[in-house]
Amino acid sequence: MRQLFPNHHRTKIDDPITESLPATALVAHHLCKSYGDRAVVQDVSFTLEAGEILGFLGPNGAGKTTTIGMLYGAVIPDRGFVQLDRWQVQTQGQQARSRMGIVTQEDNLDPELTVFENLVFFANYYRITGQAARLRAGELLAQVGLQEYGKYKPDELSGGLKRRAVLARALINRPHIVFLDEPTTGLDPDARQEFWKLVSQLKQDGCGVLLTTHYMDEVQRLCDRLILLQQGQVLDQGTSAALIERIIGAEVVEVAGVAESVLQQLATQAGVWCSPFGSSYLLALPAHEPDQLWQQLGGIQLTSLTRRRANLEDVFLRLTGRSLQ
Ligand SMILES: Nc1ncnc2c1ncn2[C@@H]1O[C@H](COP(=O)(O)OP(=O)(O)OP(=O)(O)O)[C@@H](O)[C@H]1O
Repeated sequence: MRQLFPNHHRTKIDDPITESLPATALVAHHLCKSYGDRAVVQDVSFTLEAGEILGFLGPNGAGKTTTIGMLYGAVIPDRGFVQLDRWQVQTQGQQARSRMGIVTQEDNLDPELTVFENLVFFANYYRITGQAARLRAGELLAQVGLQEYGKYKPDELSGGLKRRAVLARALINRPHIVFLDEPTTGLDPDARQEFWKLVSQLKQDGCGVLLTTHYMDEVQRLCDRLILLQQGQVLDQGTSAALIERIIGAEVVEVAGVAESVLQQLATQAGVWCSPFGSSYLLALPAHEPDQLWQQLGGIQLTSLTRRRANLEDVFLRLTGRSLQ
């Protein structure tokens, strides 16, 4: 695949100083937002590095979209601020936004314009006009594999192609940071994989990506680091592997056909975690001494028992009591 940012380091026409992408591209400082008396984002701070894909995970209503809105200046924080490169989003919004690309949850292309016209029109916001805008639009359509589709109206495209068109539009200004808010929700597996390739390419090109998703496979495949949100607060953060190791351990056992009280008792004895899981129960084994638990399970009548590696869904369940999906 060709580079999405072939001239990334040399095309920042209005950038007075920076000649290459800084290592820390975005910093969120103590963001807070309430609606009425409801605090939906509470003291959220984090950094996003250049070339990093940061997963922003949380159950519905955790405050992910509100936080992203504050990152790009659409939502005004009650407290805190966001710095992008050397600009502060809340006071230097125009400069900061000129370095961002945004893919919202909705496919908000203009339905009256063709895909190509959508891109050209959007380029005008960044003062890319005339032939330069048409060239940029054509270049991006080729890079996201939509060169055949520029003449179509958005509603004539499949969901996956439309999402690629929205991504192409978000890249028109060669952003340093791209926000992807549930970009593949509702897409079929092939379309999601195609989209993932484009996101990986962004990373390779040195772009920082903030991704929200409810898909575990997307997280595992793409994210370098995760921030887990619940009720507007950061519950935990780290790499996927580190979170799994620290919060669950190496393995879990799914068991069915045994009274919960027995399992709870077992979990206490063995120092492990036990949680209802559909019609079964999950038991997290301590990383270093699973054999003791196996011996104890051997003495209990079960209808089924499956031993598997712990995953992020287990982390989520343990921290929030809810499934990521
Ligand atoms: N403009 C608003 N006015 C009032 N309440 C709002 C507003 N925007 C968001 N909320 C509330 O803030 C909370 C957080 O919403 P937000 O959309 O940020 O969550 P989310 O984590 O992105 O959820 P989802 O995964 O469903 O997209 C929700 O309870 C939502 O109803």
